[in-house]
Amino acid sequence: MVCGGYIVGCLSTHVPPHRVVSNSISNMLVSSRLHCISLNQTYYTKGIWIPFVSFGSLHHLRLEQGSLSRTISPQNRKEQQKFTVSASVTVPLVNEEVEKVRLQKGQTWSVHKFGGTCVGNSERIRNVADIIIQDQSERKLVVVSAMSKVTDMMYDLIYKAQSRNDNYIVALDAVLEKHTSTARELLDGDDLSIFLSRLHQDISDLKSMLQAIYIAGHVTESFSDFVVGHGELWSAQILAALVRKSGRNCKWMDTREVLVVNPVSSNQVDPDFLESEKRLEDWYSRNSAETIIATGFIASTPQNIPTTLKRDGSDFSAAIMGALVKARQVTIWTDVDGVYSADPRKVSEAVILQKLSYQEAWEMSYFGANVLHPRTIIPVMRDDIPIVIRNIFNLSAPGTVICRSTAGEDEDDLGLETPVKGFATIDNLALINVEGTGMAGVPGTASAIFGAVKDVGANVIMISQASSEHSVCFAVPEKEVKAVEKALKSRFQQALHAGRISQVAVLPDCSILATVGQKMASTPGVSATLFNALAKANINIRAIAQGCSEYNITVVVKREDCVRALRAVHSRFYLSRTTISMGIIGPGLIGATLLDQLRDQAAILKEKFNIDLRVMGVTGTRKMVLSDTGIDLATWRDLLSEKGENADLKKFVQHVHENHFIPNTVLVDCTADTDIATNYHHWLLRGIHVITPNKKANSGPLDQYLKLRALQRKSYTHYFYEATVGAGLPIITTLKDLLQTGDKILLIEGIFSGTLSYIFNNFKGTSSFSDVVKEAKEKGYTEPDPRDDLSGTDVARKVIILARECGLNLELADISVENLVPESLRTCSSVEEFLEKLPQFDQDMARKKQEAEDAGEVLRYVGVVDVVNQKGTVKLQSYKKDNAFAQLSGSDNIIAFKTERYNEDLLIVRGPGAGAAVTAGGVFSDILRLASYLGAPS
Ligand SMILES: NC(=O)C1=CN([C@@H]2O[C@H](COP(=O)(O)OP(=O)(O)OC[C@H]3O[C@@H](n4cnc5c(N)ncnc54)[C@H](O)[C@@H]3O)[C@@H](O)[C@H]2O)C=CC1
Ligand SMILES: N[C@@H](CC=O)C(=O)O
Ligand code: NA
Repeated sequence: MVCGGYIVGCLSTHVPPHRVVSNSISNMLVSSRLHCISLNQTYYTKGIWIPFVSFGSLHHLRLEQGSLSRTISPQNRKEQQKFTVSASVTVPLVNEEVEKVRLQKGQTWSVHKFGGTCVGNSERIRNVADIIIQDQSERKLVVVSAMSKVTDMMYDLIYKAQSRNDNYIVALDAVLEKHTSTARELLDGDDLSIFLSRLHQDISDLKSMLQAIYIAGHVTESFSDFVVGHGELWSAQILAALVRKSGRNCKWMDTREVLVVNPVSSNQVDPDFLESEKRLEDWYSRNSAETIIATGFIASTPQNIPTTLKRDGSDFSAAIMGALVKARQVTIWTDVDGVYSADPRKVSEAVILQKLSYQEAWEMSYFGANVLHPRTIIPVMRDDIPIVIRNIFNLSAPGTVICRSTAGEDEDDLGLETPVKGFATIDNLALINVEGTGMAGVPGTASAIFGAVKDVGANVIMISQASSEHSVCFAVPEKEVKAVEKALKSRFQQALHAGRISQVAVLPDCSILATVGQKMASTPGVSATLFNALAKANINIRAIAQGCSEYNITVVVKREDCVRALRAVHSRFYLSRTTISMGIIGPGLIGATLLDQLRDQAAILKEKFNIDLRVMGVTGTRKMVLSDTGIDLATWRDLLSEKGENADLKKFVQHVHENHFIPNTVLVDCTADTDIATNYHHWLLRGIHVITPNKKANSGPLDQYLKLRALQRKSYTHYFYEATVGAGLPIITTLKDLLQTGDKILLIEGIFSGTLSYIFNNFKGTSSFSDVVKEAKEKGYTEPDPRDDLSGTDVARKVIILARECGLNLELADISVENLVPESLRTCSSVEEFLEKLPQFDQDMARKKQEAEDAGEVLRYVGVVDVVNQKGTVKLQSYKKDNAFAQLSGSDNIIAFKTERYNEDLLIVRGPGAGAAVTAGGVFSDILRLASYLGAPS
């Protein structure tokens, strides 16, 4: 059984790198009333991955089972339950889908690549060895980088020697010490002595080489490559010896003996696959082993000169090795959970993508996303070998699989795979626009433009030309724009002079926003959605490009708009259409109860109805609390009281509506404040929906009311106020349904006041009138000032609200009201003073009650909307004891609709019409009504 609750304790459970771990976790304290588990503002139910921190790193647990036992929390004395969850963490080292393909192809090798941070110290190296040992593949080829910082230390040695800084010797000692101590912590016996003897030999050779560099004051590239490559040689040897310690047949490989590459530029090499494959076969025939630990980053030229694979070298090594051994999978181990849908530093909602096609990964990485370098993808893509990006510090995260796209082929896909996968941005660009009437139909114009750009060595990042051919626009890095502008102006000097080209214009401070997704191809409407999201965020697009592969739509925006643009489009594609940003104003009785109801129900709404309600702000009169992603509703009270900032309604509204890109905003006014109500018109005008139990707007001045309702009808922005009459009872909706379906309302008569209903239902026996008033206040039925109830004003407001709904243009002053507040108490300055003095008038009310009782009747405070005669009345009236109005209990309201259709037998709605839970429930129903108007599933 999984029963609800939110985790209030922190877990401390170690999850070792097993394929499947079953773990029982206890000591999660959960509140008894909830139905789901909440942590870090997110709610979780059975079957969902929950993140938790253990030993300083993030893990995920899948909730499978739980059992409950009760306890009392010492801090707040609230009853809580101890939640025992049996969770299973599945950490398949080989992705299941990938495994299927592998078996079909009979592939036996798995390739892993561990970067410098993965082997940063002896503990981490041990961890890596564990992962290798856990992999059940028949054969494993592990590519390893130098220990973290070692490559930099090696470059520093060269730099010092070359600049004749004697400290290179001390620096070399530090390198020796780092590897000696690591080896001592991990190895022993022969393994240790063999490694240390080789290490000392290497260090002594390096010393001689550095000395030669010192003397020459110069270093060649191959010398430098040879020196820096030692970090990989040492880490591979240490790791291989450690894996051997577990009894595995493991050899280390100096990839310079196998991998042959041809340098093509200062930062690029091309692998020679044929030659490398031959050398690998040869190496393997001499060194057959179940596990091979190979050095990343280093290789040889065809002339056997040591070289490196340059930037991102070890990833590239792993991909080439994967292709050479036709691996079933290449796993790149890193320190993030996978590839995000957008830079998580810019978009807090960014999610880890489970799967990317090679093309998508490629596009994302070109556009600055922290994915693999496109170069890394090419070797494996040719042989359809999947790359999996996994987090070594979070073995329970499944990571991102980069593989061939199955979009459209996968029968299970049902077209649900999203067309847009991710977004990436590039900053610091400038646009250049070459424009003129003399360009159209002139062959060679583009060639002349880009020839000039090439001559100054600038890189063109994006190009756009409309088919009228009057302008060509392209983006270059900001730092290159001056040179490009100069070259173009000089190249087109004559055309500019003659007016054939009107301008070479530079637009500085631009950024590119790229939207990537293989399934965008042939899916109509993606660009419309994208541009719509940008338009709604009020972002101007300076240039657009989409190639006919349709994998990527690139827009150029002002740099200052870029993050906003990114968030806007990300929200549009990644958030549910019915994600609603909410601002709650007035966390009093109703507001607070609503927040608690939202807390308890949010997960279910999200999971079952795809309704994602985010409370982005709560404000009272003095303090407010704001959040960018949604306030943790388990702690909103503490946040407000301890971390709340000074309340500022303007800032509050701005934040809830504009500081992020959730598609819809609603402000929920839970105050009784007239000033707040005067804002509704302005909010609706700004596209903000409004929901309220506050009666002030609908019962206030008629002209303002009519203006508000006219706007509501025109704007498609919603305004709901069910709880203003009869609290959660369906009064407004019933009336609207009657009217909209063409019924004619004749009369509405009812007990509209929960307070006065409660008072007269309980004003019997020995109870005094003033005591019952106090009880009603304590039970939360009254208005903030109970005189609003006793005076009949609250009922009069409800009568007005219904009358106006029926089309009567009445003002509050038009309603005749019998006021139950003794004359002399109407001017009391405080609620406390009023309640203190009220007992002085108990006798008067007791007499009225007695008179009714003597006539076999009871007193009831009723409101009447006489539609036929266009009148409203509020009065104390006595009813025979068998009348339905006489038979209420508690805070019941009863409202009888007399209409053309319900003429003989009236339509009656009855039930509790005041109180925290039912009123907040009524407001909550309005919120869900809004969600369904916005498209939530029913
Ligand atoms: N209590 C009930 O049974 C029902 C209440 N209502 C309506 O619900 C609304 C709230 O009622 P309660 O929660 O009972 O009252 P309450 O007095 O407990 O709560 C009102 C909250 O609004 C805050 N507030 C007032 N002016 C504000 C402003 N300008 N900015 C921010 N916060 C402000 C107050 O500080 C207080 O926390 C009222 O309009 C009432 O008529 C409607 C139906 C039933
Ligand atoms: N004070 C009101 C609350 C609902 O509007 C009542 O008593 O009915
Ligand atoms: Na209602």
